[in-house]
Amino acid sequence: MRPPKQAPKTSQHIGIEWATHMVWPDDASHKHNRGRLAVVSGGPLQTGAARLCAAAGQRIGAGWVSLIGEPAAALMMAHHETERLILARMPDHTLLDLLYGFDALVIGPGLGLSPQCHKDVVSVLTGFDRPIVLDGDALALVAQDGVSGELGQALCARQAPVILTPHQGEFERLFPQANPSVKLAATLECAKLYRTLLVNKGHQTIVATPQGRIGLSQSTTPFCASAGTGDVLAGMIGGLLAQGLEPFDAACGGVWLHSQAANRAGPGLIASDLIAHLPDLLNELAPSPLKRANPPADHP
Ligand SMILES: NC(=O)C1=CN([C@@H]2O[C@H](COP(=O)(O)OP(=O)(O)OC[C@H]3O[C@@H](n4cnc5c(N)ncnc54)[C@H](OP(=O)(O)O)[C@@H]3O)[C@@H](O)[C@H]2O)[C@@H](O)CC1
Ligand SMILES: Nc1ncnc2c1ncn2[C@@H]1O[C@H](COP(=O)(O)OP(=O)(O)O)[C@@H](O)[C@H]1O
Repeated sequence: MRPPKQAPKTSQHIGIEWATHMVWPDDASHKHNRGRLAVVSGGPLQTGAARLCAAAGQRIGAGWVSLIGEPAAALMMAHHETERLILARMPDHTLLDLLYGFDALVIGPGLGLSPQCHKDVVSVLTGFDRPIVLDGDALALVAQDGVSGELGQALCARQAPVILTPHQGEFERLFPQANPSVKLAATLECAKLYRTLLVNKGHQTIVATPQGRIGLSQSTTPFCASAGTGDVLAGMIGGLLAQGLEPFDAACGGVWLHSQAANRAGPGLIASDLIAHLPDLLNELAPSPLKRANPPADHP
């Protein structure tokens, strides 16, 4: 008797393999063709989450990263930012006007929950045809609407890629019928329901597509449970998307680099430490000619 056919391998631990999809710069690279990432900020007292996110997107390789905010928030960001470009959204600007030319978008960290924020998330889901990461308050707005509400329907109808990055609380609000004791099955069901790629975070992080492809990661230090680390993950994934990685590879790459950076930071970790560990990690992955130059042996 012939052995039964093996089930297709759809689930795997997220290891270094994703890095074969990494995009590296070459002699023809310039800042505008290495990926342009936009991050939408909240109001003037809530710019920190978006700034962490944007910094992570730039460190992971996007060549041009902009932070978008209403004038008071833009001014606040301009006081802090050096490498990120600030776009002030004047009253006559729509968000889509400002997104022209960007390769990827992150919206949600520190965004707020106002009717205008709701409108903005609807407008990007229906009108921005490049990959989007929805995190933080954007997920709260989707959960408020439910799958049959305006945002849920916009997600289901969207053709271009979108990645949702909920923590456990956000996941339970997005998918209240979930049984928390079966996280993998619940994540898959939720990805199918919203027809979108999901990164369900926590001690065990699960990447799941509506088609049933899965990546698992559970080797991250619990010191990662610190405010802002999720914003950094959203920025890492956004930065990889802006560079042209396929959504599943960008999600797995972001999760892997984030967990490696967290493990290197260890006790005392705060969110910006994850960004600081990216250059060493990327240097280890880079092809030989692109690796950092070693100082001469007699260098002080
Ligand atoms: N630098 C900055 O400016 C930062 C700004 N940030 C911004 O703040 C905004 C609010 O963000 P948020 O994460 O607090 O989200 P929110 O929707 O209020 O849900 C929180 C509630 O959910 C529950 N909960 C259950 N499990 C949970 C879990 N695993 N992880 C977390 N929560 C869990 C728990 O409820 P409890 O269990 O306590 O009843 C908890 O009270 C958002 O815009 C974000 O981007 C942050 O990114 C930080 C850095
Ligand atoms: N106990 C834990 N062990 C490992 N990683 C964790 C743990 N708790 C949280 N994390 C990770 O930390 C990050 C927290 O994300 P999130 O709660 O969205 O942060 P924030 O919204 O404050 O930026 C996620 O990447 C999550 O996987």
